[in-house]
Formats: sequence, structure tokens, C-alpha cells
Amino acid sequence: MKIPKPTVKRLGLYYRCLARYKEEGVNFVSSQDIAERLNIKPSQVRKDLSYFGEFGKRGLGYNVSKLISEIAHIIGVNKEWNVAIIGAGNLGSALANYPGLIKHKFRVVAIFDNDREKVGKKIAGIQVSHISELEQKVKDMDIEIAVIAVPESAAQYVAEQVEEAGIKGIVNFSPIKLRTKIPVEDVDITLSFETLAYMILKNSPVESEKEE
Ligand SMILES: NC(=O)c1ccc[n+]([C@@H]2O[C@H](COP(=O)([O-])OP(=O)(O)OC[C@H]3O[C@@H](n4cnc5c(N)ncnc54)[C@H](O)[C@@H]3O)[C@@H](O)[C@H]2O)c1
Repeated sequence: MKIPKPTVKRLGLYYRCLARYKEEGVNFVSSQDIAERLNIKPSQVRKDLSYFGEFGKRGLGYNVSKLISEIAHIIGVNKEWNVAIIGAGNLGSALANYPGLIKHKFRVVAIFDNDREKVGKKIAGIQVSHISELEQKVKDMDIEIAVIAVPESAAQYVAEQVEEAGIKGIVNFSPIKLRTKIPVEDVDITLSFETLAYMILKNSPVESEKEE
């Protein structure tokens, strides 16, 4: 079944929201409850969840535990994913130290760089490996996801190495569109700032006029 990407993105939000309900001891929730917590429309929640068959019971709402395990299965968080970070710089180091990844079952198991000064040093308890070891380590450590945190100029070449090494998907922090056959999720922080700036200006006529 082909699920639209915006829906897939929201499934992660539903999963976290439901996990919180479960922690609070709630057994059933309505689409209204979920929608309120996430600040989206209940009709959107119903539509998204309808892609996966009938989860809800009229009157009772959704069974929280059942829905969590169904969504976990769909978005692949019922397994742990091994992740490699390529680029042991500012961003790569920050990500390696970020506890939120393992909390969501994405375990950083290796860090790679091509700078001999960095190779052998430890970041978040992980020894940095030389990029030439990528293919071997991917096999040995069963790495499925790579984070690209290298400068723009190296990103395409690194993406090719990542694909050749047998990695299955990329989270790309570099500001270029990568050409590769494996799935890529771009994280463009600047774009978030620009979108926010646009939203602020749109709601502020005085500022908009100033801009013109
Ligand atoms: N720092 C941020 O806040 C930030 C935010 C968003 C996006 N980004 C993007 O993330 C990327 C990394 O940014 P940064 O600030 O961490 O840079 P950085 O210069 O601190 O780190 C980049 C690292 O990549 C390594 N590297 C370079 N070429 C390589 C190659 N061919 N193979 C393996 N390693 C290689 C370098 O040795 C260095 O350690 C950039 O593309 C940047 O545009 C950074």
C-alpha cells in the first residue's frame, strides 16, 4: 500500500502522542483527543488512520495499545535501527550526543570521517573510523541508515559511497539534493527558518509593507 509522505510523517507524531497517553494510563482515545494534543484537525487524524483499516470503535475511540503497535509496525519503530554518522564535525558530533535518537530506537553505532586528525578520537563513546572502512563496518555492524553531515562539496560523493556500501537510506543534512537510488530524507534547517520568517511576515502587515 502506498501511504502519502505527509501521512507517514504524522504517524510518527501519533506514535509519540499515543505513547504519552499509554504512560498516563489511558486505554482509549478519540481522534478528537489526538488532534487536540497535536493541534491538527480530527478529520485529518481519522483520514490518516483510515489508511490502515478500522482502528477505532464507534463510541469507544481507538484502543491505545493496539494502535501503538500497529503504527510502530508501519513506521518501523518496533525494531532498532543501526545508524552511521558520516562527518565528525559540529553537526555530526551534536547528533551522536543527542539522546533523542536512541529513545526512538535509532542507535548511532559508528561515526566516519576522512580527516586523519579525527579518526581514532571518541565522540559520545564511539571511536571515529576512517571513511575507507565504511563498507566493511556496514556489513559487520548491520548499519541500515546513514546521516550525511559532511560539507556540501563532499556530500554527493559520500552519498555514492554510502549507497555502494549497502546502506538503505540517508538522512541528509547537507544543503544539496543528492542523486542516489536509496531513499533520502532532507533536513534543511535554513528552510525551516525561511518558512517561519514567511509565516511571521504574512501575519504582520506592517512588517510585510516594510519589506516591499
Ligand atoms: N552546523 C550546523 O548547525 C548545520 C546545520 C544544518 C546543516 N548543516 C550542514 O551539515 C553539514 C556539516 O556541517 P558541520 O557544521 O558539522 O561541518 P564541519 O565542517 O564541522 O564537519 C564536517 C565534517 O565532515 C568531514 N568530511 C569532509 N569531507 C568528508 C568526506 N569526503 N568523507 C568523510 N568525512 C568528510 C570533515 O572532516 C568534518 O569533520 C554541512 O553540509 C552543513 O551545511 C550544518
